[in-house]
Amino acid sequence: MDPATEETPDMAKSENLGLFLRIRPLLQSGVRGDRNPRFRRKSAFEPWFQKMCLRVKTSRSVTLSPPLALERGRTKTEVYDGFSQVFSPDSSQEEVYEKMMSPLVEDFLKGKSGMLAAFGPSGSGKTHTIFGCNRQPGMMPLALQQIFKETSDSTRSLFISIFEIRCEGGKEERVFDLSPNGVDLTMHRSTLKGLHEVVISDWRHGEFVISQALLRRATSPTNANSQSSRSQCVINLRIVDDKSNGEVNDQANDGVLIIVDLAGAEREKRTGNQGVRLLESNFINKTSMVFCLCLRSLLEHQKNPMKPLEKHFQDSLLTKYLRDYMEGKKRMALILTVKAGGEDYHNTSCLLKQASPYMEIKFNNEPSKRRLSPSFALKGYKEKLEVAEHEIQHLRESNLELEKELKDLKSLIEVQRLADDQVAEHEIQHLRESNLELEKELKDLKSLIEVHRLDDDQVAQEIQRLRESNLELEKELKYLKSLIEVQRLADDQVAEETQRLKESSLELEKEVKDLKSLIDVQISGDDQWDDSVVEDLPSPSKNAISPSKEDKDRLARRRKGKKWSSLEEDTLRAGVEQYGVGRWKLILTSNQDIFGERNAGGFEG
Ligand SMILES: Nc1ncnc2c1ncn2[C@@H]1O[C@H](COP(=O)(O)OP(=O)(O)OP(=O)(O)O)[C@@H](O)[C@H]1O
Repeated sequence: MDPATEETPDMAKSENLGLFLRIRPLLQSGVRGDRNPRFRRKSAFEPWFQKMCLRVKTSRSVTLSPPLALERGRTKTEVYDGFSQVFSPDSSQEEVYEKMMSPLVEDFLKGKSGMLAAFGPSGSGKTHTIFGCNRQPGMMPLALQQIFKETSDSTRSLFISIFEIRCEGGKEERVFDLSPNGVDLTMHRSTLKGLHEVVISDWRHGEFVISQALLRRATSPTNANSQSSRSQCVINLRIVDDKSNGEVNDQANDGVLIIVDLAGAEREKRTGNQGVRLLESNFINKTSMVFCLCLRSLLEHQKNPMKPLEKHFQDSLLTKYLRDYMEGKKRMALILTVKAGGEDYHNTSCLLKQASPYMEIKFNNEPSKRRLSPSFALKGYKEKLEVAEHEIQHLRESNLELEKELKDLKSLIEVQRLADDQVAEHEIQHLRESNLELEKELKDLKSLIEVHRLDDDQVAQEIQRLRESNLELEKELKYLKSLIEVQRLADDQVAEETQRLKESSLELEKEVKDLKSLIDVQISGDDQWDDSVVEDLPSPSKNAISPSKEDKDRLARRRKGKKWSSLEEDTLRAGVEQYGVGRWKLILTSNQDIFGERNAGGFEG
């Protein structure tokens, strides 16, 4: 902070923290922002008035009664009094602006820094109050309109910066600049490094910048709110006098107006959040709790200065950023937003119990004073110079450290390079060796292949030889088959001849038997001759008894046989040599074309 314009806390001129209460109108069941099915079911048959647990008593007080369903054990109605202003559900945005925001803006234009924070459970109307919508513009757009209305003829410029603090995936808190091209920010003490400020040309431009930023803000639907804010959103307005270089101007100031839309605390049971949503609500609840702890500690410290001011602000980025406000050094106003439905009794009761004592907190309400005396200004410049020298010294030191680090890194790189070279050499050597081994292996393989190739030739030769011998065998087989066939035919003829001989033998036997019996009869006739009988006896046959008729034919045929040619005789001789004596039929069938119609019987002679 510029020492020439430093504020001096002066509690004698202090004022109480502005604590406002706004009751959100009951929305029809089932509409956006009232989605809990448990309560939707009830709402279907309960009259509106039965559901109200919070009623406006006066412009500064309210009564809180347990809803009918909870009344049995607790009939006590509590009164909360002393608010700067209570806004009923019918209050318009303009009314809220007039009574709450306008004085803050006027003070801001006079150079007083101030902060307004909207605080309340999820879905109770914080975002609606701060930003509103097209038809019901909230505190922010209305403030822009007032600022530009009152500074239209001056040479002052308005700067806006807007950022959010959120906790991604339930891990650490992070700050995001929501202005166009904004990036992640880091917080050092209570200052954000790199936060982008936009110069606003008129209130419409300001509205546009804010609406664009809100598009980038983290929101998501929950049971309590169809578009619940999942981050703490902070807007900074700063007015700078374009001609303030050296000139004395009472209107010129470095006042800052901060507007905070806190994410609404949520009861896990109610929201039914799970997973990432649950982690988010843990972060949201924690920030709300730290915010309250800071204010409670401030209040207790102010009531009893012996009690130290706890450093709770360190426990969240939001309270860190708002440290001056959390420690009562700058002016602050709070607007508590609540829902008045029976089902919201617990949330509303908790909030009122917790926050209503804050109305006793005091802040210094003096504008930033310019120390105009030259000696004071000189002192300020000297201090600035000291800070700058200190900074330069610090930069020099850090530069030296960086140089040292760079040197270390370079030597490290050199060492690494040498090590790499060694590794590379070793690797090359290793590769060479393995290359040699591979070459040897390749050579072995080649010779193995050659050996195999020779083996293959031998195999081919063997196959050829086998094929040829196979052909020969086939030929031989064919020949043997024909031989067998011939033999079979010869055997058939032999069988036939045998059969014929058997039959002729039987005939002969029969003839011999007949003759024998005839001879017997002849002999016995000689012994007992009977002339009567003799006449009937057959005379002996004139035919020779032997040979038989067939033999006779055969003999006759042989006698009448064709004369043997020399070819037939040679063939017969060759047949005898080949098959042996007596194999006449075989000789005949093997040479049928030569012997023609001769039969094997004729060969014997
Ligand atoms: N005064 C009001 N008049 C009309 N509608 C309202 C009013 N206050 C809130 N609402 C409506 O109620 C719903 C919830 O409001 P809003 O989003 O502002 O809640 P919130 O407190 O910011 O919730 P969260 O903490 O979850 O972001 C919105 O649809 C909003 O338009």
